[in-house]
Order: sequence, then C-alpha cells, then structure tokens
Amino acid sequence: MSDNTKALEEPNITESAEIGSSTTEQTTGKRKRLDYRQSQQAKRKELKTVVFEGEGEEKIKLPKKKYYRQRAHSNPFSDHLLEYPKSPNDMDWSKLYPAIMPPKSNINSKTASPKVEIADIGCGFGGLLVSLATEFPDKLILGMEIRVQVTQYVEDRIIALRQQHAASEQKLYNNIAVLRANAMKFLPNFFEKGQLSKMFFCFPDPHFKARKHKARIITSTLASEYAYLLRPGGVVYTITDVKDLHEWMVKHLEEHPMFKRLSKEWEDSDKCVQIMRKDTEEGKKVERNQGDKFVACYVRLEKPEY
Ligand SMILES: C[S@@+](CC[C@H](N)C(=O)[O-])C[C@H]1O[C@@H](n2cnc3c(N)ncnc32)[C@H](O)[C@@H]1O
Repeated sequence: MSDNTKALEEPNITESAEIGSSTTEQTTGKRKRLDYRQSQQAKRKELKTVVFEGEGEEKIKLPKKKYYRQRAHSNPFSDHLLEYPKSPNDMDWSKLYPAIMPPKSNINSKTASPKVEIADIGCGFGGLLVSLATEFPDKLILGMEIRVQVTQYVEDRIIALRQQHAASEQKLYNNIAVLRANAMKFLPNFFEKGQLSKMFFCFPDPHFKARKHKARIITSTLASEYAYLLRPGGVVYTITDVKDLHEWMVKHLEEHPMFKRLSKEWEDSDKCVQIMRKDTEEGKKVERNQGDKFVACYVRLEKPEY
C-alpha cells in the first residue's frame, strides 16, 4: 500500500483462528473458505481506500459506495462501544478539521476557536454534508452516523474531496467532517448549550412497529436535548417519505414548548430545505421512485411557549 493511500482498518483473518483440529474434508472446506475470504479482504482493502494515483485533481478517485455496504439498521439501544468525550471541553476537534481547528493543546481560554455549528444527525452516505460544505464555507459542519462502514465511506469521501480541491484558493470541504456516534445518547458530550444553529434529521429510520417507536430519533425527551443544544433562533430540519413518521415528528416537536413550526413560505425560501430535498441520498431515492417528501422545520424559541 502506498504512503498516500488511506488505509482502513479491517480485522485480519488469520489461519490459526480458522483452521483448528478437524478432519481432512473439513479442513479442505475451511481452507477454501479462508482463501476466499482472504482474497475478498485483500480486494476490499485495495478498493475501499481513496486512491491517489498521481498528480492532478482527476487522478483522485472518490470511494465507491458498494464497498461500504452494511445492514440497513443499527439498534440505537445496543452497546456500540463508542468513543465519546467526557464533556465538550475534552473533545479534540483538530483531528476532524485539521486545516481549520488548532490542536486542543494550543487552545486556551483566550483563543477563540471556531465551533461546530451545524449537525447532520444520521448523515448516512453524506450527500447533505457535501452540499452544505459549499453552501456554508465558513461554518463547521458535522455528520453523525452510527454505522461503521457508512461512517468510513463518508470519511473517505471527505478526504478525497479535500484532496481534489487542495490546490484551489478556497480549499473546500475542510469544514465538513463525520463522526461515528449514537446521536440518541451522547450529543451533550460533544456540544455545549446553544452551540448549534441547525440540526438536520433527514429521512431518519422510521421504526415502523409501535413497540419500536421509542427508537425514533425525535421524541419528547430528545426534543428537550435538541432545544438545549440549539441556540435561540436555531432550526430543526426534518424530512421523511414516511407519512406516519412525519406526523410523529410534527406531534412531538409541536407539543414541545421550545419549538415553533416554520411556515410553508419559509420552507420554500430556505436554501437548506431545497438541499435536503434534492441532495440527500435518500431524497434522491425517493425522487427516483416518485415518492412523497414531507418536510417540517422548527425554530428554537428564546423562552418556552405553553
Ligand atoms: C435512512 S438513513 C438516512 C441517511 C441520510 N440522512 C439521507 O437522508 O440520505 C438513516 C441513517 O441514520 C443512521 N442512524 C440511525 N440511528 C442513529 C443514531 N442513533 N445515531 C446516529 N446515526 C443514526 C442510520 O445508520 C442511517 O445511516
């Protein structure tokens, strides 16, 4: 592997783990499976990386989604062994935004450093992030995604985009990053009170069955957390193709004293609504299938309104 190729960690398939003491027939079968898996692993290692073949923008290849497939759903209540800071102060953002954020050790109470302001919750393959990067070049934008492979894809996509634009004056895409996280559990560990100006919930998992509704990303309890993280005037954006989920999100945000729904006119004139309609991967899928897209946006109020 060349130095300028970003390696992704894959568990190593070792012989000893696979072939223990067994009959000759079993051993042959296991050996074949092992050989196959090793060759697949080698192929994936090569193909999953961002490849820099030489000079020039055109030589940098974007990663391919098909090599990052994973089960469609991840249980938000499972123990995912995720890493998260004890508090927002403990987070070293320079690892995610190296061209913009100084290393944590260089930050003191007197130096003002930029903060993440826009969060894409459950960012999937990162379509929204990539569009927001150029729409808000002076804001730090973070995608949060629970699935490992999907997070890795977005990470690689961002690395490739940054490289492709490294020579440009604006050095685009340095303002976006992705983090593997369970957004239902640890958001206040990453963000301070009132830090965010926009939170996106684009095509969240619908969790259709009634007994699974508690796994939905918008509930009364989580809405209070989102109100805590958003500054007054900040906006919660929601979009889904599932009517029942749309009604659920509207009900829970509508009932919340810290949120007020924004008008249809506001939605029609807002750039981000257009972006989430057309640039998210799910939005594109719904478009292809000529499905409906239900949008609801809420402003975070200064004071609760009962
Ligand atoms: C249907 S996809 C939508 C992806 C993207 N927002 C879009 O519109 O194309 C929902 C995404 O949310 C992620 N997700 C679900 N629960 C999550 C959680 N608790 N924290 C972070 N991501 C989550 C899923 O892994 C999945 O990638």
